[in-house]
Amino acid sequence: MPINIPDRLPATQVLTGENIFVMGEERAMAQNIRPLKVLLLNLMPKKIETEIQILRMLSNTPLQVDVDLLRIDNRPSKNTPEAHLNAFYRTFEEVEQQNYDGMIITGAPLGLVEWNDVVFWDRMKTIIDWANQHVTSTMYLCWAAHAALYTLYGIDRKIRKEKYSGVFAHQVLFQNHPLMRGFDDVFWVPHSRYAEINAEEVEAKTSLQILAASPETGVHLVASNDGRQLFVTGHPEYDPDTLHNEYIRDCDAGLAPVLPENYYRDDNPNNEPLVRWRSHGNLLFANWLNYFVYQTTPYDLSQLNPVALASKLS
Ligand SMILES: CC(C)(COP(=O)(O)OP(=O)(O)OC[C@H]1O[C@@H](n2cnc3c(N)ncnc32)[C@H](O)[C@@H]1OP(=O)(O)O)[C@@H](O)C(=O)NCCC(=O)NCCSC(=O)CCC(=O)O
Ligand SMILES: N[C@@H](CCO)C(=O)O
Repeated sequence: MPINIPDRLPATQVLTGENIFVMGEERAMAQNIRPLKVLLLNLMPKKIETEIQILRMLSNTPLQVDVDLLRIDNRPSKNTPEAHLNAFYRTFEEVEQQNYDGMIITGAPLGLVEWNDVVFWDRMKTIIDWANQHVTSTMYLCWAAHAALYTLYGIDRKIRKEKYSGVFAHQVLFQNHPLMRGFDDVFWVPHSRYAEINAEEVEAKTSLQILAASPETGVHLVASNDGRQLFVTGHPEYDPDTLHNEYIRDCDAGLAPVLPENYYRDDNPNNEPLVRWRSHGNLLFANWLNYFVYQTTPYDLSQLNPVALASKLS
C-alpha cells in the first residue's frame, strides 16, 4: 500500500514511475483509516537520493504511511538546496511535541569524525533520547546505529584503517525472530563504513539481540528486546549505483578507496553491479514496519507510553 508524501516531492514522480503506489495527499484524506506516522531524519549528503531510497523501502507494505522529513538543524546543507529543505523538511522544534509510530535515522559520512567533532552531536543525542519517549520504534542506519549504540548503551565503535565497502553475505543468528521472518539462511547487504561494533561487547554489556552478522563485516542487525530500537550497520536501502558513486567520489578525493567487494560483475568497475540485496532490503523494512511498528504502536498516539510498550514486546 501507499506512502503518503507531498505531490511535489521528487520521490513522488520517481516512485510513481516505478509503478510504486504513492498516495497523493487528496486520496489519503479520503481513506478512513489511521495511517502510520513515520519520521525520517536524513543526515546523508545526497538527501534527495536517500529520500527516494528510504521511501521506496517504506512503500512495500499494505499499510498507509505518512512520512515527515526531519533536518538535524538549521545549518545550510552543503549538498542539498535550501529551497528543498525549506519546502519538505521539518525542524526538530516543529516535531518535538509530537509522537510517531516509527522513526528512521539515516547514516552519515562521519565515520572518521570524532563524536564531539560532529557539529550536531549534542542535537543528535537529544533526538536519540527524544525518540525513546516519543516514538514506538526507531531504526538507526549505519553511522546513526553507531551513534545510538554509543549514546544509549555505551557501546563505542571501533574505527578500521580500511573502509568496509561492498556487498557481503550475512547469516541469520536468531531464526524465529519476527524481524527475520522470510529471511534466507544467507542474505546479502551493502556496507560502506569504517566503524564496526564488537559483538562480544554487545552481548556482555547489554540485553540487545544480535539478529544477523557477516563473517567478513561482523554485526549487522541488533534489536532491543521490546523492538523499540533496531540498529542496522549496513545499507539495505542502497540503490544499485550508490556504492559506485561513493567509490568514484572517494577516488576523485584522492582517498585511493578499495574496490567495492562482491559488487561489480567480474569485479570490473566498468561493469554494472550485480544487485543481490534488494529483496532482503525490502523484507527488512516491511518486517520492521509490521512487527516493530504497526503491531505494537497504540491506536491513539497521544497515549504512547514507553513503559507499557517495553512490556508489550519483551
Ligand atoms: C565523505 C566525504 C567524501 C564527503 O565529502 P563532501 O564533499 O560531500 O562533503 P563534506 O562536507 O565532506 O561532508 C558531507 C556531509 O557531511 C557533513 N559534515 C562534514 N563534516 C561534518 C562534521 N564535522 N559534523 C557534521 N557534519 C559534517 C557535511 O555538512 C555534509 O552534509 P550536508 O550535505 O548535509 O551539509 C568527505 O567527508 C570525506 O572525504 N571524508 C573522509 C572519507 C570518509 O569519511 N568517507 C565516508 C566514510 S563512510 C562513513 O563515514 C559511514 C560511517 C562509518 O564509517 O562508520
Ligand atoms: N557510507 C556513506 C555514508 C553513510 O554510511 C559514504 O561513504 O558517504
